Amino acid sequence: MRKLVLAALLLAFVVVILGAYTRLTDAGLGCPDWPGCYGFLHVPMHDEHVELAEAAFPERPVEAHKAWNEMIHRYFAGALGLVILAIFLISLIKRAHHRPLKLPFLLVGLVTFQAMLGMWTVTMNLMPLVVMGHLLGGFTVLSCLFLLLLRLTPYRIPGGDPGLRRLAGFALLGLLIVIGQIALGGWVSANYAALACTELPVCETNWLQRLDLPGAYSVVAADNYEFGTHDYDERMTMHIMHRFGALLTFVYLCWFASRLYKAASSSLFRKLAVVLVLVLGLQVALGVGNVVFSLPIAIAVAHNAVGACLLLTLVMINYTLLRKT
Ligand code: HEM
Repeated sequence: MRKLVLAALLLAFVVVILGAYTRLTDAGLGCPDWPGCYGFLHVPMHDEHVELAEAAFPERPVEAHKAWNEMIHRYFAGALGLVILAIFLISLIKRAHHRPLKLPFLLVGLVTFQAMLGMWTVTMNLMPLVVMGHLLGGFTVLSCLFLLLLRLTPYRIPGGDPGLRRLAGFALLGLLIVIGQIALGGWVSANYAALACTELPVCETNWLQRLDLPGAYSVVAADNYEFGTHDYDERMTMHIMHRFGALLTFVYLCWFASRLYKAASSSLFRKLAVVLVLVLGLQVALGVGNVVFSLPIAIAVAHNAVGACLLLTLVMINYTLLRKT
């Protein structure tokens, strides 16, 4: 069972990265329908299939590379759904072995909802709230699978480290801050605001006068959201808020990691504190790289993947602080 959960976790990581790649290559509408692609179970490639596809969706000519990005993400996501279902069924059948059951059940619900968000991403033409929700949903599935893996892994905290329990509240706050920062980043990405500020450390001159918080976080009604509907000031505000969020995240997590490191009597927590700072530093460097190098796809995808690793590090710290044995 542990191996199956580990496989599911790795698969979920691949799905998240493929999702980021699809979003960042503007391939979210590579297939304008769901779950098929122009009505096929594969990308239409032969001339007669392309003709049929374009007759059915005249406003969206087939772009094979974008359609493949989208379909490969869907195939992997479908496989993940099946593996999660298998985990749930096995947990149900082997209930007597004191295996967790609620978490696999929750995962089935989450992955189903995630599939619906994937469908709405397409049918609602990349509505930012749905796109960001789909990103957060993917990270939630990943976190729950990791939590399940930790629960199935027999590791002990030497000495129990009971003195660290008082850090549990701070660890939870760190987790919430990271979730908030991921949501701010998802909003930047879903609204195509990555290049709204190209200067460091904050933004182009005048940025303070141009800040528009209500506009940046408003939900605009439109037929199609591809390439964004918000004006420049609103996008600039989204971008700036993500940078301020990064500053808060960085300062808070560095402070928390140093407290954890100093208070720990076991090497496990000291290692976790070091990993936290390393992952955080890498994530900030990749974020700055997004700005300095004008969003190259490799850095943008890595910024997503390392964001997921930061989240998992906090999940592990929170869980381990509360674990009894
Ligand atoms: C402190 C930790 C940080 C976290 C957890 C974080 C997380 C994220 C996430 C999850 C996304 C969405 C990625 C996607 O859609 O695939 C994102 C986007 C972005 N982040 Fe960060 N970020 C952090 C720091 C930074 C910093 C310091 C900068 C720049 C100075 C930055 C710049 C950006 C930009 C430009 C985008 C939009 C990229 C795009 O459209 O693909 N981030 N961030």
